[in-house]
Order: sequence, then structure tokens, then C-alpha cells
Amino acid sequence: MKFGFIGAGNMVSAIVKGMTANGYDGKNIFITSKTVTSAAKLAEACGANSCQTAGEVIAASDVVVLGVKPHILAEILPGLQADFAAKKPLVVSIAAGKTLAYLAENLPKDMPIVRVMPNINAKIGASTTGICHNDAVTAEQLEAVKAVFATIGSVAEIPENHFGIFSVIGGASVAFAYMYMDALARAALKAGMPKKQALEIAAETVKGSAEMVLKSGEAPWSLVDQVCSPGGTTIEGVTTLQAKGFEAAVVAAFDAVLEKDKKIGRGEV
Ligand SMILES: NC(=O)C1=CN([C@@H]2O[C@H](COP(=O)(O)OP(=O)(O)OC[C@H]3O[C@@H](n4cnc5c(N)ncnc54)[C@H](O)[C@@H]3O)[C@@H](O)[C@H]2O)C=CC1
Ligand SMILES: O=C(O)[C@@H]1CCC=N1
Repeated sequence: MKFGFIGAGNMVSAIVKGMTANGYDGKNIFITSKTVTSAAKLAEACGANSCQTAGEVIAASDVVVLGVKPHILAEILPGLQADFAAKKPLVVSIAAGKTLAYLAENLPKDMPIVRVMPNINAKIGASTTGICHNDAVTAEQLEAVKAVFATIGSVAEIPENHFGIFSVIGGASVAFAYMYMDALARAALKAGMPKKQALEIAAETVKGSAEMVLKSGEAPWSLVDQVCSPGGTTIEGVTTLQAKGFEAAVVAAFDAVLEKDKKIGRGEV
């Protein structure tokens, strides 16, 4: 099977590197980008092929990944209709907000389309990737896409009506987690610990806490209660986070990301 990528930025680089590090032959991968320089660089790093145009990528591929920013799709898809109609590849979009219906409207009739939301932890094989598809996708095609994204982490099918929600907690919220760890490390720096050491400790603590939530089966608040000794230190921090609006800030951030995802979906931005 031959794989094409239109766009060669952060996400596509992580995907192509994941694929070629996990048994996919770069010779079967075709990449293009706006300036072509980034595609050429990525192709060279992975033993893949760089192409001058998206049309060339489509002509060479059984699966074409749309890896450009969402608003660029409206710019490029009209000019690629004939290429898609001639080859009829499986189309995979990783664009935030862009629905299967939008993609179907902007591609030739009856194309098999898969919508995917990975996250940037893909760079270390730790993405939490969500996936949904239209009725034209065969079981074999779906397995092929799942196998590609399994090279960059875990893959779960998510119904499209929950895809926006998934995009917030699976795709965007990694940035919130990075911010939380940095804030902890910065506070430790303020108290006198070297930042690098503090960041490592904060990250290890978050990693352990994530495993605890996943493996213990206990509700997070039950775990919080187990950390808070009566009259102890932790409860001071927990009540301060509550007083400063920690949960409200997280919920507001979630709502803001979801709203932007919907605006992109409606074509308003
Ligand atoms: N960065 C992330 O954490 C995630 C990004 N995504 C989605 O992935 C997509 C790409 O995002 P990034 O990789 O972050 O963006 P990026 O800005 O790093 O890469 C965009 C790529 O598109 C190429 N491009 C722009 N115009 C083009 C054109 N007319 N023809 C061909 N190539 C063109 C650029 O050359 C560049 O290689 C977006 O749709 C985004 O919603 C999805 C999940 C996570
Ligand atoms: O910020 C964005 O638009 C993309 C989608 C999810 C993560 N990054």
C-alpha cells in the first residue's frame, strides 16, 4: 500500500517518522508541502519520496493524508478534484473541526474518508488518537488506517458526534498538561530548586498520577482524599486551587477549544 501526505509540518512529521520507525518502507511514502523544502527534508530523513505537487502525491498513493491546517483545505481541495476523481484513494484528514460531511462535500462523490485526531505526543509514540469514518470505507481500509496510527500511539474509534469533544481532551489538552507541569516547576524554581530537576519531578509525578487514575479504578477525588492528611499540607494546596478557580479555568479552556473547533467546522474561521 502506498501512502501520501499533503503537508509536512509538526503532525505529518511525527506520523511519517512513526511509520518508518515501525516497519513501513519510506519508498512507499510520498510527501509534499507548500514550499516543498519541508517535505524534502522529511522525506530525506525517512527514506521517503518528496513530490512537487499534491497532484503527484495523489496519483502515487492508495491512502492520502490531508495534513494541512484546516483553513488550507478550502484553498487546495477545489484544485485537486480531478486528481482525486482519477485515483479515488482513501482520504484521511487530521484537520481539527473539519467534519466527514465537509470533507465529502469538498471531494468527488462517494470517496472513502477517515477523520483522525492524533496529538503531538505522537513524536514519542504516545499519541491518543481518535478515528471515525464514512460508509464508503471498507473494513480493510479502516484496519490499514488504524495500523498507521498505531505506530504513533493508541487508537480508538470515536463516534463523530463526540469528535469535537475528543479533539479537546485527546488532541489539544496535551498543551494544558504541559502548562501544568511547567507551572509546578516554575513554582519550585521560585522556591530554590533548579528548573530542570523540578520539571523532571513534576513530569514523573504527573505520569505516575495518570497511571494511578488509569490502573486503580478509583475516582480522582477519592485519590485526592487519600493524599490529604487531616490538618496536613496537601489540603492547603487543594483548597487554594479551588479558591483560585482551577476547575473553572479548565472547564472554560475546554469550552473555548470546543467552540473554536465548532467555528472551524462551520467555516467561520
Ligand atoms: N499540531 C498538533 O498538535 C495537531 C495538529 N492537528 C492537525 O494537523 C494539521 C496540521 O497541523 P500542524 O502539523 O500542527 O501544522 P504545521 O503548520 O506544522 O504544518 C502545516 C503543513 O502544511 C503545509 N502546507 C500549507 N499550505 C499548503 C499547501 N497549499 N499545499 C501543501 N502543503 C501546504 C505546510 O508547508 C506545512 O508543512 C492541522 O489540520 C491540525 O488541525 C491535529 C492534531 C494535533
Ligand atoms: O491547535 C490545533 O488546532 C490542533 C488540533 C488539536 C491540537 N492541535
